[in-house]
Amino acid sequence: MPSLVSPRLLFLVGEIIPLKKLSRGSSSALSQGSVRFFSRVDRHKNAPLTLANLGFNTEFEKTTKNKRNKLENVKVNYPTEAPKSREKVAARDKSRAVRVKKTLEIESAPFAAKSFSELGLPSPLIERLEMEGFNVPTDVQSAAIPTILKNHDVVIQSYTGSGKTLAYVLPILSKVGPLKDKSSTGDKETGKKTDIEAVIVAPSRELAMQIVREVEKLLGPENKRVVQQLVGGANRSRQEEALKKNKPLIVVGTPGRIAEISAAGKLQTHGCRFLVLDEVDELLSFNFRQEIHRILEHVGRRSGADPHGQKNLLVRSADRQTIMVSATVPFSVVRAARSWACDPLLVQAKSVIPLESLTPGSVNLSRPTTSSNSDLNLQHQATVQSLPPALKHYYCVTRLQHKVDTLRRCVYALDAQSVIAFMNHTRQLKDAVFKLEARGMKAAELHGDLGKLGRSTILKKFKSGQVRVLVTNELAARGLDVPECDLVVNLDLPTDSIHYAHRAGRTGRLGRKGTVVTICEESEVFVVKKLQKQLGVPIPVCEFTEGKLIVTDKEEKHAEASSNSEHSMKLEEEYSFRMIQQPVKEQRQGRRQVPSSFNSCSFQRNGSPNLLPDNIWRAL
Ligand SMILES: Nc1ncnc2c1ncn2[C@@H]1O[C@H](COP(=O)(O)OP(=O)(O)OP(=O)(O)O)[C@@H](O)[C@H]1O
Repeated sequence: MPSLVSPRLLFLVGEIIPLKKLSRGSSSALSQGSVRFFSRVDRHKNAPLTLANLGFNTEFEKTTKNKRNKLENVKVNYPTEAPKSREKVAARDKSRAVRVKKTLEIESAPFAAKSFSELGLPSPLIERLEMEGFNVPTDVQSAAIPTILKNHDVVIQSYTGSGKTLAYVLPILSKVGPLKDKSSTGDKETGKKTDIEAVIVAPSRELAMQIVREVEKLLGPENKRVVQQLVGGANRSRQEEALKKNKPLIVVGTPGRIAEISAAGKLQTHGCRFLVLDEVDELLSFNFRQEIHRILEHVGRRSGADPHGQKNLLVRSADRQTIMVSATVPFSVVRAARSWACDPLLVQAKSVIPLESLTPGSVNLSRPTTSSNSDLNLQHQATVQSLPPALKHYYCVTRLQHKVDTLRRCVYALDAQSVIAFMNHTRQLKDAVFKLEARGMKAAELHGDLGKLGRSTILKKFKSGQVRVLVTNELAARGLDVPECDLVVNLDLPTDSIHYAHRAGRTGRLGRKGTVVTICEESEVFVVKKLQKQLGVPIPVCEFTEGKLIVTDKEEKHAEASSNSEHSMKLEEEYSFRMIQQPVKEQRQGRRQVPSSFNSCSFQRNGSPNLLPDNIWRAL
């Protein structure tokens, strides 16, 4: 059936809803066109976010005579003409177009490339990839690499363990360093060859160090100095000396340390071509607000620009290529990307669409939610497609004092060899390790109270199999890649579905099998039910009997019992599932206001934000 909507209308949808009118769950700003847009989303509940699935594809194809994508079920189209908003910006400030962007020819973008050579990477890099055993790109890499190579600012969203790191590292290495495409004009653009050309920011030392290792692996031992880590907890003067001596082209670090060294004038990033914010939703949270603000304002800013001039701010954002990455993309990230990036695109495993066509309600809902609560919807949207499809989820009900014992039985029942158990408080975490060890299970603790060396030693032991159960907190929830990890256990409940998704994603990496078990008290079962609804995955109740995991049919019984329990009702009241906004009131004169996307969202207990108990991120 021919669609009623023309491709032009797609952008009308983006344009007739003025951005300022959009609020969470707002329907008043929606025009007729946008209503049609949503109804189309409903019809494709289980499909990925593509224009095809939004109902625009057929018409678009007919009118623009675009070729079909190679993949039958993947239809992605791309604007051939610039949206009006873009034209307006260009007219307002012509100097903004410092970085020339080519329109992506979507027909030529392989969404499931069979080899890295199809993606336009230079041959020295492909050779290195083959040497390291990377032969076939993942879906998200197939979509992201050509898009970044065409100079687009992007938000990369794909489920945990799907290879997002290489999705941005490879296009950077194609343009920066010894493996780059020799025809690259980068050096002329950036001026001095000794300038930092790429800054990669990650929210934890562990993740930053992991990224450094991934880049070093590709560069090879002879080129290790091209990349340098700048993480908190390590000697700052040594890092500054290394910067001076080695003149790295790529730095990877935590926001605090990068901002600190940059403020001291020891890190020259004005000519920087790439800024990557890995785990962007975490980086935009309240904890990192100031540091990230500084980084966004300084990286890729040409020297000589007036830091207080509005005009120069625009030039600044266009100078660098901004890449934002996460498995979970709440709408706050979409807003931040619109604010800090230049015409950003949302890159998912099988689709590339302009971010400006997204509204809070238009993010793909792969599974319907029955809740009418718009906050819940937003939380749901943020976690859609964040979990590897093969992961299995269960929950098990026990008393508080039996949790560790249940964990032990769970490990034996599943015969798990590499387990990450998450808790919320350091003291209880230490007790759990003590109990496990006392019962003969090799366990270790990983949390922010440990020094940098202690943390990396424990991680090494866990990765090498010397430690079977790693008991940790949110420190290890994001980005940590231990491919062997076959079981994740929530000994304490995560604060929200986003935290659940990242914890769960430590297992089942890159198509491997993985199980997630949440061990909770009866009064907490309603939380698991809500997580299940938000994540759109079944989480059946189970027991561990006679060394086996048994899925019981007591689900309803538990739900009933917990909802009747007085304590549980009180808890539910307290643990109100409301996303809270921590307003940021910062507007220094002459400086750009921190966008509202710097608000952090979390569930709330007693009306106060449920901040991470150990305040681990502050230790950066
Ligand atoms: N094309 C590939 N072929 C084989 N292995 C790959 C490929 N791409 C990535 N990997 C490996 O897959 C694992 C997961 O990759 P990565 O850590 O980048 O996932 P991610 O999507 O960033 O996960 P998270 O969201 O948890 O941070 C890593 O061990 C990485 O080396």
